[in-house]
Amino acid sequence: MTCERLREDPPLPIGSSLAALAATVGAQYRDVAVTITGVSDDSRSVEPGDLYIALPGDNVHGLDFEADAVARGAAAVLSDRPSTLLPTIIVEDPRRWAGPVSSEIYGMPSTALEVFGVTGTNGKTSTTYLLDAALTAAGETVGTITGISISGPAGSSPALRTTPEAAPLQKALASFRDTGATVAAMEVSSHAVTHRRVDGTRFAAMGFTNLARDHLDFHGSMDVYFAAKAALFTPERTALAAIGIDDDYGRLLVATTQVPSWTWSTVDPTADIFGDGIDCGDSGTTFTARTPMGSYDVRLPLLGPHQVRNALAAMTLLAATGRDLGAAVTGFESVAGVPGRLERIDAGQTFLALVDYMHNTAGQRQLLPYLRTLTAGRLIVVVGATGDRDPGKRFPLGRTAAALADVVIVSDESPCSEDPADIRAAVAAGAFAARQAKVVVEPDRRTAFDLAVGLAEPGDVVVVTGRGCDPVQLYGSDVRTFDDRTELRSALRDRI
Ligand SMILES: CC(=O)N[C@H]1[C@@H](OP(=O)(O)OP(=O)(O)OC[C@H]2O[C@@H](n3ccc(=O)[nH]c3=O)[C@H](O)[C@@H]2O)O[C@H](CO)[C@@H](O)[C@@H]1O[C@H](C)C(=O)N[C@@H](C)C(=O)N[C@H](CCC(=O)O)C(=O)O
Ligand SMILES: Nc1ncnc2c1ncn2[C@@H]1O[C@H](COP(=O)(O)OP(=O)(O)OP(=O)(O)O)[C@@H](O)[C@H]1O
Repeated sequence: MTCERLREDPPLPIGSSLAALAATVGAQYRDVAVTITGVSDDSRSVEPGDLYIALPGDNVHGLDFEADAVARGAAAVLSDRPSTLLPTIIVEDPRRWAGPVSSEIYGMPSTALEVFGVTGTNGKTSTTYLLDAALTAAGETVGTITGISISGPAGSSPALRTTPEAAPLQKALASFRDTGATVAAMEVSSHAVTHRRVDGTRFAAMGFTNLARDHLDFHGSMDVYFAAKAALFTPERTALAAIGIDDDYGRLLVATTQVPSWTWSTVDPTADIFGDGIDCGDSGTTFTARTPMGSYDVRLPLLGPHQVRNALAAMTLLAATGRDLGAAVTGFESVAGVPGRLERIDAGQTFLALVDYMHNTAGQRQLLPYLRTLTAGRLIVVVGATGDRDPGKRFPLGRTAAALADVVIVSDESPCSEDPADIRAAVAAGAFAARQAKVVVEPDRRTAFDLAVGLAEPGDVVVVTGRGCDPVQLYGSDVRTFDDRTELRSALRDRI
């Protein structure tokens, strides 16, 4: 394991003005007499008065859609080549400028808010939910940005991505600020770092949950993946850090970051915040958080040992920024659940049925042994893999599921542009290779649920994994409505 530096220019300072932009990067204005009132980096979301940031993509170029942007009222363009229709600021790398320019146009919202970032392979959404609950319990007005939704005082909208692109991110932060929020909690994916989506955002504190194999289709290697995460833990990005040291990458991060850091752990009592006496039941979890401010008995209405780690990550972020952990503990008790994360589906059945967004072996290794403790009977798992993502994950996903469960049903998730049979074959090969569980392959996801539910006996545990609360399956360009929670409930009702 090495600590690579991200081989890219550092983020530009917040407050780099549009006027300074030209001088700094030698940009050319084709015209100047325009008033900009907002920013968009997608023609389909342009509003009147916006600067349209036309990005060169892997598939198309934003300028391919300039007519659409003009029709929606774009006032000017920032791109790497001239627009034929609008005044253009030309820069070599528009992504490098998208964050700082968007931040400036919206009045540098991350300097008006206290922004908490949460990064890591697993646990970002859950930790952000826990932060929200804790801050709200302390009387603070919070905006949150997760892979599920963007939610602030003015309302909530479904998220398109874990971390929005730079322009919609700055717009969301500005909306939080303008509607009375004083603090924001957001997930920061490694894709967001590499695509410079969080350039232009100043964080009050950045939390690290863990790092495990994932997203190698995008990053290529674990070293590059870690470097993307580590690039968030620099003084230019964040004032403080809260780092989980239960894994090697967390320990490496603490050893190498220049940012003042607090640590948390469930195994190392020398961490600043230590989770002790963990008890995971089938309706909630308790533990004691030992902190420099005293010990706190925590009751989480969430299932699984991983949620202790996520709660510790949230508490450490709060402690680092000087907050009262008593209020945090009260807030945690009010968390009704995190959608699609070990979410119980109850339809009067005699066994436990759950939906969980586990989509890597690190998640399986945390959660499946815990689910095993909840049953004297059988653990039945529906597993698959998503298309257009690291194919190297598929065999291990099948093998780990079959090593830890009694019955494994391999089914489709979202094949995207790939042949679903290829994905199923790789997952099933892993499951058969484990030579442990009974393995069934059923392409149709709803039929797979019917099978799982039909096999379950009183006291068993059924968990359908991989999609969480995603509302659709993608088969090529065919978008099929399919929410695991709705379909599992329906399968349970049909059986009863
Ligand atoms: C690898 C990656 O992140 N790619 C993102 C990137 O794609 P790209 O550069 O190839 O863009 P493109 O599709 O060629 O389009 C070029 C430009 O034309 C614009 N456009 C395109 C069509 C149109 O009608 N109008 C228009 O303006 C696009 O907005 C874009 O700015 O820019 C696109 C537009 O901003 C994103 O949609 C796309 O994310 C794709 C959908 C994606 O799946 N990203 C995933 C991998 C991702 O980011 N995941 C992480 C979560 C990871 C985790 O689970 O932890 C995330 O933060 O969500
Ligand atoms: N601390 C953790 N350690 C290991 N696995 C976890 C942890 N927290 C969550 N998980 C697993 O990861 C899944 C996703 O959880 P969550 O949405 O909180 O993480 P995330 O980082 O936001 O994921 P993603 O970026 O893929 O949306 C959960 O359903 C669970 O299976």
